[in-house]
Amino acid sequence: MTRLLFLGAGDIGKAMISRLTETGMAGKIEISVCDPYFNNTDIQTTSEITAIYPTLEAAQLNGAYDVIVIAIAPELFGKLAHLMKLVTTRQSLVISVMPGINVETLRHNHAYSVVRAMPNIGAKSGHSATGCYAGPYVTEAGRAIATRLLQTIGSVYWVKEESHLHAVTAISGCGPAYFFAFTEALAKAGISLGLPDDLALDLAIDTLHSASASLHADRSPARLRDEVTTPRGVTAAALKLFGEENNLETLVRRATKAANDRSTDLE
Ligand SMILES: NC(=O)C1=CN([C@@H]2O[C@H](COP(=O)(O)OP(=O)(O)OC[C@H]3O[C@@H](n4cnc5c(N)ncnc54)[C@H](O)[C@@H]3O)[C@@H](O)[C@H]2O)C=CC1
Ligand SMILES: O=C(O)[C@@H]1CCC=N1
Repeated sequence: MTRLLFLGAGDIGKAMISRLTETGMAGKIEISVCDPYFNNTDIQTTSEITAIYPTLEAAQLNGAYDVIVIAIAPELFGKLAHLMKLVTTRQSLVISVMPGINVETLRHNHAYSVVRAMPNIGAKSGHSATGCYAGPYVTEAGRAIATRLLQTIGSVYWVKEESHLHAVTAISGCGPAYFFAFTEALAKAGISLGLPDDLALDLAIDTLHSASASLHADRSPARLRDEVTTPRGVTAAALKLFGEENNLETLVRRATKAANDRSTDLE
């Protein structure tokens, strides 16, 4: 049985634990958690969790682990890096979902191999788009384990360059927040046009769902946009403003560049 330790089980860690349970994979894995503030809100069942430890020193009492998922804030890793040796062997695979912290820093001269993964909050419902990078000592078996674990939370894409993870973070890691912000803005716009608050929010949310469903069926956003846009019609009047002086594209490019740069700063 694979022994799996979550170092940090907040939103992302708990989403992964829930999906391992829901997909039946948890039955083949012994799951432990190391998190001094672990709480079971947002998690369907804790019955699949064998043990919860407040520190890595306590977690080592259970021996070493085959896989360690690091899902803590990146700023915390520096304080814990030297303790990773307590819970790993040279056969261990470390999967980090922290932005910025690179493979070399993650290895901290320890012998384990490292996969970096950048999921998104869609993990909660099994709809994450996760970008991954395999460090230098990751075996085919290690890659396969990481793929199987991460596929429980959604789609998995491997990148060849570690530096591409900054862009992955800026596009898909943070991406759900952009669509949430747009949905909020659309609802507020509906209110300003006279709709009741609840109706404006319901319409904005259901429209995001319908656009997402259309994109699943036909992965061509430009073609779908054309389909909605009757020549000289109503949509065209709105899209003209998105397009003027490249407004929307420029804004999205600047915003994702800021996210990319922030991720680079964390290195
Ligand atoms: N929330 C998101 O959408 C995404 C988050 N990430 C990354 O995943 C990581 C975790 O993010 P979230 O789950 O959202 O954060 P979170 O704040 O919900 O969870 C972090 C967990 O770390 C625990 N923790 C604090 N000190 C600890 C310690 N000394 N030892 C062990 N655990 C400790 C906290 O109690 C908490 O449960 C971060 O690096 C974040 O950047 C990556 C992709 C998406
Ligand atoms: O905001 C953050 O730093 C993390 C990384 C991607 C999504 N949330």
